[in-house]
Amino acid sequence: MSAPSARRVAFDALRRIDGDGAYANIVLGAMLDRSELHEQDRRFATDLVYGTTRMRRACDALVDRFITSPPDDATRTLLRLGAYQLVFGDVAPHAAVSETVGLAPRRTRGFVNAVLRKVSSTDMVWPSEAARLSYPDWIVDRLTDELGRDDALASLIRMNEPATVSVRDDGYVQDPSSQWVAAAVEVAPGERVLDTCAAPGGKATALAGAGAVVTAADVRANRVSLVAANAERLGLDIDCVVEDATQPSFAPASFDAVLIDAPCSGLGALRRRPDARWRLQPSDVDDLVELQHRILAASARLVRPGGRLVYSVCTLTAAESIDHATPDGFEVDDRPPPVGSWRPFGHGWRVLPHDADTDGMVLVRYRRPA
Ligand SMILES: C[S@@+](CC[C@H](N)C(=O)[O-])C[C@H]1O[C@@H](n2cnc3c(N)ncnc32)[C@H](O)[C@@H]1O
Repeated sequence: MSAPSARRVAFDALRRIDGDGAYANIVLGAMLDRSELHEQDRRFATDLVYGTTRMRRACDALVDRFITSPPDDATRTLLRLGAYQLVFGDVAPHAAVSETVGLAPRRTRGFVNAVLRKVSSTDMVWPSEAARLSYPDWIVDRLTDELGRDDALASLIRMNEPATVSVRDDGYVQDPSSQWVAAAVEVAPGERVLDTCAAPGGKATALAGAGAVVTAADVRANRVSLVAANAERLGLDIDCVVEDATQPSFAPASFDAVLIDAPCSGLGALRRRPDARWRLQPSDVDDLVELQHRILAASARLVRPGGRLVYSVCTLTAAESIDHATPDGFEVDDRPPPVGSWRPFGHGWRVLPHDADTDGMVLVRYRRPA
């Protein structure tokens, strides 16, 4: 039997993502590792899986014009894969159609072929902006309310493209906006710094690399081991602990600075997780706001008088950032952060995905008067 093609691997991964709710990065990574695909084909399969997943709603809209009753799940996935290649992928139409039809079982081949040929040859009139950009309505509505139409559209369009890879001087791959957050802690060598939500350790390693004595905590033990592995790889000495940031066991006022890189909806980093937009629900944001509030209040107690509390989220909304009350006994530090393309945002700072080709992020800095 011959080795599976890039399209076959992509189709199998998409079946797991569409049908079983598997996480795109996890399922594809495992399938690529098992495959014998060469680098170029691995990149092609990755583009097919991530692109088709991101553009799922748009692909369905393209296809649904030409079908009268819902196809079975496997055929639906195949039509999405074909439509993605035809309209969004950099694939010649004849290859997109014939190679995708080649993945169909004999009984549906004619149907898939007919639908994809029509998709290829018929101009599209999009039923809505959300369908064209391939997001759930609520995400488009929320970002439009928060950012205004122009910035919302630019952000949504940018988050339909793969993230650019950015590598720090020490070799750690980290988005620039995350590097700017770490820089905004403004650590001095020897300072005791707690990173309350540290895994996989991007910011903790940046802080340790800048000379701070870092404690990296995270509630999930398996993710704490990622921080430890990253620290070891970079030759950094970081104290890694499993700890729930809503109930920290550290002594009050025991850190010079505390960073809360809070669990959030990730609405500013959707380009990294192609399936996230289809998983997230509006109620998730409400749950996260509650969790963030508890983490903020509990972590603030760990900052010594004269110390700093830095809060960040890779989302764009006020509810998960500047709407949180300033913790008791703290004041806002409204100095511009030392580096980054931040825009003022209430008493904090925000970068939108299209401002500097980074993840979207919000940063708020507080200080505890001495
Ligand atoms: C945005 S990620 C952190 C990214 C990390 N700071 C970095 O730069 O690599 C948020 C983290 O918060 C953790 N988390 C969620 N709830 C938590 C809690 N109650 N206490 C501590 N960590 C929590 C998650 O496991 C996740 O690793």
